[in-house]
Formats: sequence, C-alpha cells, structure tokens
Amino acid sequence: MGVSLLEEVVEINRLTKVFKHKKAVDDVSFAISKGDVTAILGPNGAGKTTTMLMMLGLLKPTVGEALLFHQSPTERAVRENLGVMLQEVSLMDGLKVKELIQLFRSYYPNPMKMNQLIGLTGLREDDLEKRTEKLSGGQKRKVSFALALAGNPQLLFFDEPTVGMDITSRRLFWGTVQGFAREGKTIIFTTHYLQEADDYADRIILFNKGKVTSDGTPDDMKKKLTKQFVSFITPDEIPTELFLQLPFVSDVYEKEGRTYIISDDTDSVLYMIFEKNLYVRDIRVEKGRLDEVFEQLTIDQREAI
Ligand SMILES: Nc1ncnc2c1ncn2[C@@H]1O[C@H](COP(=O)(O)OP(=O)(O)OP(=O)(O)O)[C@@H](O)[C@H]1O
Repeated sequence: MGVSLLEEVVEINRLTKVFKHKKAVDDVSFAISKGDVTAILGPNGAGKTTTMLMMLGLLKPTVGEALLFHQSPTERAVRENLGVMLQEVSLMDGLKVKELIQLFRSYYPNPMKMNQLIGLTGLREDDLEKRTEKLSGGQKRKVSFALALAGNPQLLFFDEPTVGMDITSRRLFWGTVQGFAREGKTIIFTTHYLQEADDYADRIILFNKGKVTSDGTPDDMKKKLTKQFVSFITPDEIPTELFLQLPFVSDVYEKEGRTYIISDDTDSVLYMIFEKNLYVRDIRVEKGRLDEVFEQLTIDQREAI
C-alpha cells in the first residue's frame, strides 16, 4: 500500500520548449506521485500551459521527455487513463450534450456511469438536451469537465479549470476533485487563483520565466518565501541578544514602537517570550500569505523585463 501510494505517475525530465527564439519552458524536471493534487502556479507567460501540453504529448518538446505511467503520453493505454480539460473549450457542434458525452464514454473501456457524471459536474437534465453550440460559457466548461471524466481516468489535467465558473460551480468542482484524490486519482491543475492552490493542492510547483522557482507544500512555500514573525509592544528594554542567539531567529528590530522578531519558527519565539516571562502586550503572529508570495514573484518578473 505504502509503495503504491508513492508511485510516480508523471515524470518529466529536462523538458524544454523553444518557440522561434523564445524559451517558453527551460529545462524543467519533476515527478508527481499517485494520489497527489498538484497546482502549477505562476504569472502570465510563465510556461505553465506549454509544460502541460508537453506532458500530455500534445506539443513536442524541443529537448527532454515526459512520461505518464512510465510510458509515452501518446500510448493508447495511457490515453485511456487520462482526463484532460484545456483552457479553450471547443465542443463538437451539432450534437446534444447527452449525445456528445455518450460518444466520449464509448471511446473508453471502463467509462464512468452517465448519472455519476451528471452528479459530479452539476449538469442539469435540461442542459443534456441542448445542442452544444447553444451553451453558455459556464455550461460549456461543465460539459468539458464531464468529457474529461468520461473514461473514469486515474490521471486528470486541468488547465485553469475554474475560469468562468460561478461560486457554486467552483465549489462543486473542488468537492469532486477532493473526492477523486481520496480515491487515489492524481490531479494536476494550473491556476492563477492562489487561494485555490493553497486550499486544494497538496503541492505547488511555482513557475517563473519557464523555470520552476519553487516546489513544495503550500506551507513549505509560505515558510520559504514569506517573512514570518512575532511582533509585540513592550515598555521594557528589548532583549535583542536573547532572541538573536536563537538559531531559528534571523532578525530583531523595532519599528513604530513595535518589536519584530523574524523567525521561521514562530511557535518557539512565543514559547521563549512566555518562558522568560517578558512583559509584552498585543502579540501578533504573521505566518505569511501565499498571495504576497505570488505578488513578490510577479513584481520580480516585471523588474527583470
Ligand atoms: N505557440 C506558440 N508560439 C509562440 N510562442 C508561444 C506559443 N505558445 C506559448 N508561447 C509563449 O511561451 C511563453 C509561455 O506561454 P504559456 O502559455 O505556457 O504560459 P502560461 O504560464 O500558461 O501563461 P498564462 O497563465 O497566460 O496561460 C509565453 O511567452 C508565450 O507567449
């Protein structure tokens, strides 16, 4: 059981894509384990979609390779276990939604049951009778979600899945994804919504200018990229040396009457404050927020241009 949970279902090795003279993806390698929900996060043009298309075998890498289930993504056995929802939703015209979904189900050896698909995607009975060209943007995305799930795949790729969804649809979508993860399905999605990556991903792979700039759990990322600190007000002399000698404290300073202790272990700082019985009031703990991390990253990119 333990071994199969760690099984790597996606492996990309030195993946690089050059468009004319632009390096959209630059020497990217990582592996993704079975059952993980992974967010690929990054500013516009960072190379997220290009990487996903190469992983799926829809775009040929300039250098490197992508393997799904240890095989080429173009293998039939891989395709049968793969569900994909891309940004551009183009559905075959002239068919009713129900017919289109049935058609997709017929391509797979073990398709998901029709009523399960409807329940998971939030499609309504009357949507099923509509012709695809008559659907709204939101309805199209639901159909595209249903088509991605039609084969009951083990591995799912979503490129910006919740763009254009209302709050109810979004909630249903993430509920479905979380249920899949519990069943051991592997999910990879790109997003601009930091909150979604933080809330739903086990792992965030941060892209910037074609490269992976950070990779870890949302908590790891916050620890690594944001400043965490404890701050308080004290009428006493600040015991700067006492804090600075601790291995987990990187800086101590005062600003506008408030003392700041910068540390990646804010719990231990609090412990120290109480253990030494320091007279402090209005203690605040700042753990760092992911949107600040992202903002920082985007600013860095802009400055680099
Ligand atoms: N077919 C193409 N031809 C030329 N350049 C391309 C092509 N596809 C992507 N690019 C360029 O490669 C870079 C990476 O694009 P990509 O779409 O992978 O980024 P992204 O991170 O998915 O961005 P977004 O969040 O805006 O979708 C961009 O500079 C883009 O303009």
